[in-house]
Amino acid sequence: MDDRLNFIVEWYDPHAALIRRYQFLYYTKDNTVEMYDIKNRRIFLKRSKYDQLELSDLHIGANINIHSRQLKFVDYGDEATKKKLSSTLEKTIAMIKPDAVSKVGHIMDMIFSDGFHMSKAIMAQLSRTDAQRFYAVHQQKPFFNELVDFITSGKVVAMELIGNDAVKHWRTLAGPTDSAVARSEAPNSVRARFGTDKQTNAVHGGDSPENAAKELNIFFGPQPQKNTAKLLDCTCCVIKPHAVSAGHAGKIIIAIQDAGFEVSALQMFNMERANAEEFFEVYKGVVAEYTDMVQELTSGPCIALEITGKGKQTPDEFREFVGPADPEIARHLRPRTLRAVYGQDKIHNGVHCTDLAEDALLETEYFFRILAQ
Ligand SMILES: Nc1ncnc2c1ncn2[C@@H]1O[C@H](COP(=O)(O)OP(=O)(O)OP(=O)(O)O)[C@@H](O)[C@H]1O
Repeated sequence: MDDRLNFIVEWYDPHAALIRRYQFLYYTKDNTVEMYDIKNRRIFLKRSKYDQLELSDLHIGANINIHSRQLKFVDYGDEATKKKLSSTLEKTIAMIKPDAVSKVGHIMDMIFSDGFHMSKAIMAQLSRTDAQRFYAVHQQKPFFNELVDFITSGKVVAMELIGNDAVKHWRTLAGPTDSAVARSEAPNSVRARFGTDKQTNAVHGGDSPENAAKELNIFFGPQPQKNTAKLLDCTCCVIKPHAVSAGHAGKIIIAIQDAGFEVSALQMFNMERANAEEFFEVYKGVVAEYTDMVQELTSGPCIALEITGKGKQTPDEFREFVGPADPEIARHLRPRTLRAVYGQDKIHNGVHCTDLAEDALLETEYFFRILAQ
């Protein structure tokens, strides 16, 4: 049974208003899952195929939607699973510094292309106090104050990355500290492409799993950073789970920025079914695909973007840019639109964007104020 991974997961049952615990078994050979109700000692989900799941999705702290239930992976279910996964998978922090936030699409694309799994992401503006905590190890260095000035000079994007040997892997992709050295020694690294010098060097990486955990805690811990949504002359774009898991998020953001829009806030979410239903409520009874749309939006992490940059015209211009809801039609009529390029069908159409200009603020608030709380 060495192909069976065993976890303890929790699910918040909204009807009973209590947290239920299950044993979650994942069989890697045939992509099947099985769940066992720990308290009532009975099978909860018979072993069945679940092809959307990948090994890299399974880690402690993950939120995964299985049949519309959002499961939180709280522990390993046995020693063998613990040994197997904790020796291979590692978490790290990647942070895009203020000088390279305008390149967020390109950097995310490099991250996805290199095989990382992204489990959390937020665009934030660090306060001086948090920046000092973040760089506490450099407190005695002569460049400490300058570094804090730099890191608080604009927005940053923090990401939790998971992968084999993730700490070392991300530091290699980031490249040498000095961007000039990076350009001569590691020309394909992030710092070679987007850094300027020793300090203004595009990205940060945790230097050990322990420090990465501390730094991640500053962004995603019990007192998480706030997102940077302006909620003014904006519209809402959601990179759907299928597009995130296919690794298209970076390319989609590049296309959005190249078209002259600004990504003024960004945050990754794991949608609960009730939230997805509420968000898509206007389509209920109107669009035949409503139920499938809800199902898709809860099938994995999505990335919400606040789009600005075209003043009051932002919602209308962005909707034009995204293209018709059906990618088949989009490919026919407007082949350069986002949905023509990244959509598969009406459900898996790459991105959601606000349809009516008057709903744009409400939808942006739904993600960046209500869900973000
Ligand atoms: N001599 C310096 N002058 C100015 N800034 C510096 C200098 N050395 C390092 N820094 C800044 O401090 C950050 C942390 O320095 P460190 O030596 O830990 O580099 P690193 O581990 O490659 O980078 P990071 O920790 O950001 O991933 C650097 O990324 C850079 O922004």
